[in-house]
Amino acid sequence: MVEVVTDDRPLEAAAQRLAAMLTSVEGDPVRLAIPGGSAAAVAPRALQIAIAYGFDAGRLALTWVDERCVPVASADSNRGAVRFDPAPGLELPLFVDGEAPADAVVRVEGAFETLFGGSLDVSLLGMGPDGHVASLFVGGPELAGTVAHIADSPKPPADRITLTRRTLATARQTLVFATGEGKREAIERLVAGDPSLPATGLPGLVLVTDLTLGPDL
Ligand SMILES: O=C1O[C@H](COP(=O)(O)O)[C@@H](O)[C@H](O)[C@H]1O
Repeated sequence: MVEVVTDDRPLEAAAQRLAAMLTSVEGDPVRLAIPGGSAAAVAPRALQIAIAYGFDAGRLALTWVDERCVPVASADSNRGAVRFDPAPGLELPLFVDGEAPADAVVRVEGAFETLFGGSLDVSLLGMGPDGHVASLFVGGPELAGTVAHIADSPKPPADRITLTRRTLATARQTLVFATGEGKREAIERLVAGDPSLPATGLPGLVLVTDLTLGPDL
């Protein structure tokens, strides 16, 4: 079951919704995973809104749903593309410059257990026109464990570190931000519950889009 929010200012609508999700978490830290791409900008705006409602940014423990294995200064880096002000209390990068992907997996697995207690509270996802979220692609392998190295991503760059679907499913609230005609088919499949999409069935799924969907959806 997906709750669909349609808005002609989707980024602002998504940020408002994400802020509400963050402020609803009672535990400390508030464990959030964020994507790269067009959805990344939702997160810093959501933090500003949450702070205006009294949220303490120091409670935020931030990680990424996926990262490309490139230097943080590269235009392809998900982490490099986003700035928080003020900074979250804690950030767990999925990849650091010069690291071998296999070492990144071991480091993140350990740190996710120690710092995040092995689960998320909220995840923010973007979705590609092909229906991928994080670096989980339609028809891709079933990934075991917390985090995985993808060496052959169909969308460049090929080398990526991704949280597995199992890890995304630990979040009790999931916000998918997907806009534009190019994503209509994927969005409609998600709302219809297409089991081949990695986001289908994730807990507390809310989709924020700018598209008006058909009456059956
Ligand atoms: O490669 C990626 O793509 C997805 C979707 O990106 P978008 O620009 O079409 O929104 C993104 O959510 C993911 O984190 C990223 O690594």
